[in-house]
Amino acid sequence: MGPVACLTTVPAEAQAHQSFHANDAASAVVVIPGAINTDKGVNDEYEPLKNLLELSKQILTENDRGGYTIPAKGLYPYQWNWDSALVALGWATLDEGRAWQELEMLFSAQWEDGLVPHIVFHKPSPTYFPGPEIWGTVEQPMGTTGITQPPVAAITVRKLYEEGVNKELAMQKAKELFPKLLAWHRWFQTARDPHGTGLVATLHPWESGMDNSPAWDEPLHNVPVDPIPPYVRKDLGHVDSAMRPKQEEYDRFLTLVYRFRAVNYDCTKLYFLSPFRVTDLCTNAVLYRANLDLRWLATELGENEIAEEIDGWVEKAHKAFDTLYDAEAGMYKSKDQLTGKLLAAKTSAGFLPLFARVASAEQAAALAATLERWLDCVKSGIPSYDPEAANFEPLRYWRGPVWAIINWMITDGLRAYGYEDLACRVEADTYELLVSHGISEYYNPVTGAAAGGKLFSWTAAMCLAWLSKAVTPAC
Ligand SMILES: O=C(O)[C@@H](CO)O[C@H]1O[C@H](CO)[C@@H](O)[C@H](O)[C@@H]1O
Repeated sequence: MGPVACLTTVPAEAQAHQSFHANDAASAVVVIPGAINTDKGVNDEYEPLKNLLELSKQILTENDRGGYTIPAKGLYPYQWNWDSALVALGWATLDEGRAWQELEMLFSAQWEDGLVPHIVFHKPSPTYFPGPEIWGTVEQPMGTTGITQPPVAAITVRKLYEEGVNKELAMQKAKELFPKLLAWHRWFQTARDPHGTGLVATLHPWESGMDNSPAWDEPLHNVPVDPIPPYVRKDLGHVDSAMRPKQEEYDRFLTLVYRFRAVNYDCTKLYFLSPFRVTDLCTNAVLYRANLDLRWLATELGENEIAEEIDGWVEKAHKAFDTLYDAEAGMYKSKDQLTGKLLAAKTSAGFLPLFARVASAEQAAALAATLERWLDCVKSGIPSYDPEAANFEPLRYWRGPVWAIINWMITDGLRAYGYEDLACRVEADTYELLVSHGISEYYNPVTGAAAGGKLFSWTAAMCLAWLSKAVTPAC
């Protein structure tokens, strides 16, 4: 949608009356303050939104595997880490108990050293590669991978705790989850920042969540391909290869897995032996924000010493973030820890310091200007990679397509820094994509077409938890 798109956001006073249950589990009537006459039900003009919300609810219900939600049938048949933390926000609008359960299931697979794995293989499935037999994390209580993902969970716990209607349940669940979250965040400080730089390392592109980001081209190219056992990719049986990572990337993804497996995923060794080690903006921005939210929870729960411990992490990270800022480009960039160089690629992760609240006012202004330029280049934003770059690929996964979850994070950040119009513009684009093209894994920013997996859980969750509350159709 172009720059003239205008969305009505929920007025603050209406927000105060807004129930966390935007959608009653028993009916499809949606409460959208400022958008809906609640006496008369949903206005006709909001029919598309009503339909989207009904579809979103169906998607979560159909992807529910009994306490955890798979991202999409066939393509991703297990529980993914940051998917689940985001999907819980969607569940919270339907059933708060189910939202908490999503997180409990994820943390039931936490390792003794604190790691929360990137995939939990609760039940066998023949439709995904690499599955538990390749990862071979045998000594764990259940099958999991041996790497992690951006730690969204503490952000979700704070939201469920603060906005949940069932306060007793929220207090009980937050208390139970708090030590587990803390153990994971401590694991990041030790296992992934042993030299105490303030920023944590990401050792596999799968850990970043943005698997084939152009930011990883250089560091991944430096990973030598080992003589690994032959394998058959299953993703290409579900999705067109033009939308997926390339074979040379998969060979390196697998090489890293086999190298990590050879030392039994011992986190004290992995940091030093991995031939891929980057300071990923997405992981560090999400961790920074998650630490702010964990600190908030610590205070709520009377854990003052822990709050001080977290203050120490945040203070150090705050200073270190400046080393990732490229003033000339008006962007943050990830860094290759093995060469010490900032990675040239400008990706949507570069805007996430806004979500973290770690950018200064001046840096935020530069990011907003960069984002505006990007949005002017495409039909629908936010592209995951600089649309002016020569190797921008609007269809290929994290090398161009729009992702609703990233739009949510960046919008949240824009609003916190006072860029309301830009936040509305991103919301309008996201809403338009979902209404016109359905609930998919990602979208082509040039044409708007849906791409990747269909009926996708985290996109449905964003619809329920974010778009339903924030926007009405373009005016
Ligand atoms: O392509 C894959 O096989 C998986 C590996 O983890 O990653 C994608 O899919 C996962 C499930 O939606 C996401 O968590 C990742 O961020 C990424 O988009």
